[in-house]
Amino acid sequence: MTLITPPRLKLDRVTKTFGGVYALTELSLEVAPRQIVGLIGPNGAGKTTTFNVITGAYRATSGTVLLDAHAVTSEPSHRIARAGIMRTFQNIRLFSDMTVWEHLLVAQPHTGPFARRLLPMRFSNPHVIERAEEVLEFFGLGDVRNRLARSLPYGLQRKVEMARAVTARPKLLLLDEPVAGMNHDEAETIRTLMLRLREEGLSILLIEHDMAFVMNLCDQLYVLDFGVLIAQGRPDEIRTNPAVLDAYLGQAA
Ligand SMILES: Nc1ncnc2c1ncn2[C@@H]1O[C@H](COP(=O)(O)OP(=O)(O)OP(=O)(O)O)[C@@H](O)[C@H]1O
Repeated sequence: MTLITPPRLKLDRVTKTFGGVYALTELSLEVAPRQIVGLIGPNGAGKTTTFNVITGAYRATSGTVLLDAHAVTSEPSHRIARAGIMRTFQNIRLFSDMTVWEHLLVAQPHTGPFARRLLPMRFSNPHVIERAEEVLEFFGLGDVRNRLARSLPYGLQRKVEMARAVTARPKLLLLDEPVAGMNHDEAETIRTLMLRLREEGLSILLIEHDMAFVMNLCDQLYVLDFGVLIAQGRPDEIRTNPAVLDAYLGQAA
């Protein structure tokens, strides 16, 4: 019997190189169950590369990625998604000719017998419909369920992306700049949704440039600069960390 719960996500000395460029150097990082963790750092610091390594889009040059203490480092992306890691992207990746509702249906894993998977969507498993309804309501998207993704304002498109990622009941959600381009009220809605998702048991790792947003939301922050972890801690610790201030002040932003 183990008395200590393993972290939901653990990166152990992960290095990723592209030719001679060290995008990540021995990065170690943990996200505990029901924790919201922020990954911050100047442009080119290695944040997106970290997401790509976690999700299997890139293979780590060395080091290990563990989900609930099981190594997923060498798994292909679809297996990692099935194991419980879902993500959103910096640039919205919705299907422009599909409705909000259809996005929530196709986001769910196919679990029925093979023949059933070939049937049209309306014959889908009732559990799939039920889950899509649940997520639609949770995200307050009921009014736009039949709208095509491309017809929605930007803030709502981002919300649909997040809803889609949640539909498959992930253990860990990776959000790449979830409030980029949003006004204050829209960002506040997303913050509230993230806190509610944490209450529901989800762990979240997010990349975000909006400092006020991460400081006001995250339990822990990791700060990268040139692929190296330069600080980690609670937002109040990071706010005054000299290495962090240096990294940000050195950047013309
Ligand atoms: N596919 C790739 N091929 C070559 N170099 C890459 C590749 N992906 C990332 N890099 C390099 O790795 C480094 C880290 O890039 P990354 O995109 O992870 O940074 P970032 O922190 O996400 O930046 P931003 O905030 O601008 O999105 C950069 O030097 C980048 O040029």
